[in-house]
Amino acid sequence: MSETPPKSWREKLFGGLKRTSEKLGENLTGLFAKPLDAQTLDEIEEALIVSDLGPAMAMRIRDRLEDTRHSRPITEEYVREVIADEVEKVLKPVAKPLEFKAARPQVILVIGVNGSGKTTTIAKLAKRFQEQGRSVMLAAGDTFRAAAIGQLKVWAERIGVPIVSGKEGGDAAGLAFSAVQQATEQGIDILIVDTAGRLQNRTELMDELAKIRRVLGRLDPASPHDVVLVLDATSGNNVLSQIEVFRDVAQVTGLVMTKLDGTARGGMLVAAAEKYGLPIHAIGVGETIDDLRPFDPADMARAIAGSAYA
Ligand SMILES: Nc1nc2c(ncn2[C@@H]2O[C@H](COP(=O)(O)OP(=O)(O)OP(=O)(O)O)[C@@H](O)[C@H]2O)c(=O)[nH]1
Repeated sequence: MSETPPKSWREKLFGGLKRTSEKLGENLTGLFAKPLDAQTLDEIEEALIVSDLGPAMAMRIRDRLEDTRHSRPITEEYVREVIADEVEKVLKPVAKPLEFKAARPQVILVIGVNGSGKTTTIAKLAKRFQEQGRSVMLAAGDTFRAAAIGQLKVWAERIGVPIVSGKEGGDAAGLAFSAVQQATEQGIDILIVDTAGRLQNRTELMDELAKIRRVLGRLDPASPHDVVLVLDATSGNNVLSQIEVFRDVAQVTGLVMTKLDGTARGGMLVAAAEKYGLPIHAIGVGETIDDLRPFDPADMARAIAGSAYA
C-alpha cells in the first residue's frame, strides 16, 4: 500500500489559508457581474475590509481597479492578482526570520496571551534553531500555571533540549536570571524564555515583564535580544489590540502568528503588518513541530488572495 507523501510547506501554506481565501471569494461574489462603477468599487472595497485586509489596503486596491478599469476587463482573477500584489508589498518589508545574532546566549523572550500557541511556538522555534546547528535551552517562565511548565518540559524532552524550570508560583524573573547563568556556563547559543500571558491583569503582567527585562538587563544590557509576541490568528480583531497592549508593556521586537490554518481571518496578518510594521518572524499553519516557518511574502500573498498555486 502506498503512503500519502508528506505535504510540502507550500502545500500546507496554501491549504492552511484556504478558509481565508474562500471567505474573500465569498465576499466578492456577484460583484463582477456588475459594471465597475463607483458603487461596485465601493462594494469591492467593503468586501476587502470585511475580509480583514484593513481599510488602507482596501482603498489602495479600489484605486488600482478604478485606474485600470477602462484598459482591461476586471475579472475575479484580475482582482485576486491585484490583491496578491498589494499584500506582497506590505508583507515584504516585515517578513524577517528570527536569526541568531552571535550574542551568547541570545535571549528570546516569548510573550502572548494564554492559549495563543506560545508553548508550541517555542518548541517549533527551538527545533528550527537546532536544525541550523544552534544549541538551544528553554526556560519555563510561565510559573503561573503548573500545566504550562509541564507542557514545555514535554516538548523539551521530545526535541532533546535542556530546560530550566522552577515551581508553580515561583519568581519568573529569578528563573530567567538563573537560566541565563546556566546557558552562559554551558555555552548555549539561544535561550528561549516562556512567560505568563495574563492579559486580564494588566498591571501584574506589566510588572512581571518589566521585572524580567530588568533582571536580564543586569547580566547583559542588550538582553532580551528579542521579544517575540505570539498571536492567535483565530482571535480576529483582538490580534490588533493585543499588539497594542504588549507593544507598550514589553517592547515587542517581532511577531509570530499561529493557527492561520484554523481561521478565515488570515487577513489579520496583513492588517497587523500594515498598521504596526513590526517584523513578522514566522507563521503557524498546524499543530506539528514542522508547521512553523518564516514565510515567503509572494507565496503568502498569493495564498491569502487565493491566486492559483503556482
Ligand atoms: N491548528 C493550529 N493549532 C495550533 C497552532 N499553534 C498552536 N496550536 C495549538 O493551539 C493550542 C494552544 O497552544 P499552546 O502552545 O499550548 O498555547 P500557549 O499560548 O502556550 O497556551 P497556554 O499554555 O494556555 O498559555 C494547542 O492545542 C496547539 O497545538 C497552529 O499554528 N495551528
